[in-house]
Amino acid sequence: MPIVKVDDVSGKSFDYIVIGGGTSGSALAARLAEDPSLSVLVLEAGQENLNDPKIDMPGQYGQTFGDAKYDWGFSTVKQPHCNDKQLGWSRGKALGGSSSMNFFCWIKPPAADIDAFEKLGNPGWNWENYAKVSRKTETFHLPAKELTDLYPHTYNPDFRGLSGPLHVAIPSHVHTVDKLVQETFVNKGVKAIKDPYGGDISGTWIASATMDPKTWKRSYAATSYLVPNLARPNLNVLTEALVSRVLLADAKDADGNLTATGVEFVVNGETYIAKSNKEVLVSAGAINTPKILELSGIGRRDVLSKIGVDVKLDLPGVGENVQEHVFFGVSFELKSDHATLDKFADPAFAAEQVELFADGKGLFRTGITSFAYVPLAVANPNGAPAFYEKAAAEVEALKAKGLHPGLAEQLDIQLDILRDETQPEFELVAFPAFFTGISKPEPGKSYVSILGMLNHPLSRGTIHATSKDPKEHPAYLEILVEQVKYIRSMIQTEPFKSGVVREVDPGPNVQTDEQMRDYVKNHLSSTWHTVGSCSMLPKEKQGVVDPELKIYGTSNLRVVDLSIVPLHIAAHTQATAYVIGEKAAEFIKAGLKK
Ligand SMILES: Cc1cc2nc3c(=O)[nH]c(=O)nc-3n(C[C@H](O)[C@H](O)[C@H](O)COP(=O)(O)OP(=O)(O)OC[C@H]3O[C@@H](n4cnc5c(N)ncnc54)[C@H](O)[C@@H]3O)c2cc1C
Repeated sequence: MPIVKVDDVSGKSFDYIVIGGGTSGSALAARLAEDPSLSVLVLEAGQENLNDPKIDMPGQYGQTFGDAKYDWGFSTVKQPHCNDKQLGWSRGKALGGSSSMNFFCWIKPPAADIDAFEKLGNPGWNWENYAKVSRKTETFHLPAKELTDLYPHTYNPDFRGLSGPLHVAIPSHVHTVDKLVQETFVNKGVKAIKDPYGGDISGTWIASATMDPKTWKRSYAATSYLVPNLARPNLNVLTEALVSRVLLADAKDADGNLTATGVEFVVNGETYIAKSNKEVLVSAGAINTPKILELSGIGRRDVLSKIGVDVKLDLPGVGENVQEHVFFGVSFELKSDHATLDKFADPAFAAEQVELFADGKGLFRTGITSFAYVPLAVANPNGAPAFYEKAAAEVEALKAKGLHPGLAEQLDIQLDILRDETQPEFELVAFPAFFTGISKPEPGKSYVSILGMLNHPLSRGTIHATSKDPKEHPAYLEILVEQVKYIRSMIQTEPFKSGVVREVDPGPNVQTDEQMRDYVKNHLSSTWHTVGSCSMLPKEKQGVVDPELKIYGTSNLRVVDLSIVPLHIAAHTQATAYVIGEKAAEFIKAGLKK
């Protein structure tokens, strides 16, 4: 019985202790527990939250935001490049972690972004291996013919996994808005691609979502990896257990490495310990993982001394190299009556839809499906060369000032990707409702919000036990301004031109580049895709973990979550979090055979 009580765990020994039952952590724990000879303990700070309609039912994005039952409710420090705004930084606090509150979008990165991991000194971390492991995570359900007849829902089964734990489907209720937006993108010169899950995502396409088409409920790390393994006696899951630190042996081993002996955790204000026979695996997510390491005495000497923690391992990369995606929105009022999520504003309609959902019907089966990833050279062929030059000049100026070891190499790879006319720099998403939150939507009207996202930021931030500080970069503000212009120009292209009444936000008062810069700065949001805070890089390049995710200077302590991503990817991050959990399990199992 995997959901255990604190008395089943306190003072007991387990082969593997996984800190955090989130996206990567659940995948890792479930795979380890496939070997009945291994005992696995998952300690999750959040509640179980299983069978909760706020989590399970699609189409009601944001309902769990800011609610402590579901969300850590982090925020960044004031962002000087965003007019001192503090950005909300929601993160899932429950079994399944952020996969329990995310927007369901299933997106795999471009091959070049994963191959960059290998270039940075991580043998084996390339697209070919990523794709293989990613297919292992999913069961893609082929869409019904009615859907493929109506929309360009084509797919290539070779790119899809067909027998993994996670259910992935094309949402049944696809919007007429998707058609409007995608045809407009194509008329603006963006190619339509059939299936973006094979390493080329440049173009416009219909995304799959992490939904189980048998019920149209959310499929996520808890329901796909943990719940189906409830019967395994060797998998133990304790919820509402906040891990405060990893316990480390006083003496180093013969190779001079630190050994993790267990963890300390808090339940209802009481402190307990659990012991590990083999390894401790930190999967607390990119925001909390560096904090747990620092509270355990692993990290930058200056940070640890500031918070009064004895240094057990001086590892300057902990909490550094933080990268984040950001987005803004432009909203449009639609002409004809599209069935957008705005309809949920009417309580009677929403109640009716809840009943329909129970029968597997209605608008709650909606996903965010219309995407375009656009190379700069396609979005603005005339302006692209000048932008490359500006970005390259900024990188040179940064190098001249001095960068932390290894960062110059990362920035050079980013410039190569930027220069590559096949690689996307714009991400444009059609959210089927009013989503800009500046003006007020009018009752009874339908809207579409086109979100512009920045995916390859040059800027880096830090997350430490006392602060969270992602920063922005001027050249890339121009990419966002370019996106505002591109999205606004859609209104001059058919069928958007005939399908839209007016632009709502930013609206006619925002005209000059300076006003657009300000609009972006004032209304920028995090995309909740934080990576890099314990980067997988060579140690001398501020690496925290090696290519098998083991923390340098330790014998049995790994980081297994998005913290390890060394360079950000042009994709939403859940697919990659599952790959990281799966890969860690493969490394550990292979190690046991040696
Ligand atoms: C609002 C939102 C929308 C998103 N939308 C999408 C989307 O549509 N598509 C997509 O691909 N990605 C999306 N993402 C991103 C994606 O879901 C996350 O990047 C990914 O799930 C993170 O996986 P992880 O394993 O690194 O961390 P998480 O899944 O966050 O797991 C970390 C776990 O550790 C637990 N934990 C933390 N600290 C402790 C502690 N001290 N002790 C014990 N447990 C602890 C947490 O409670 C959590 O369960 C979204 C994220 C958010 C927050």
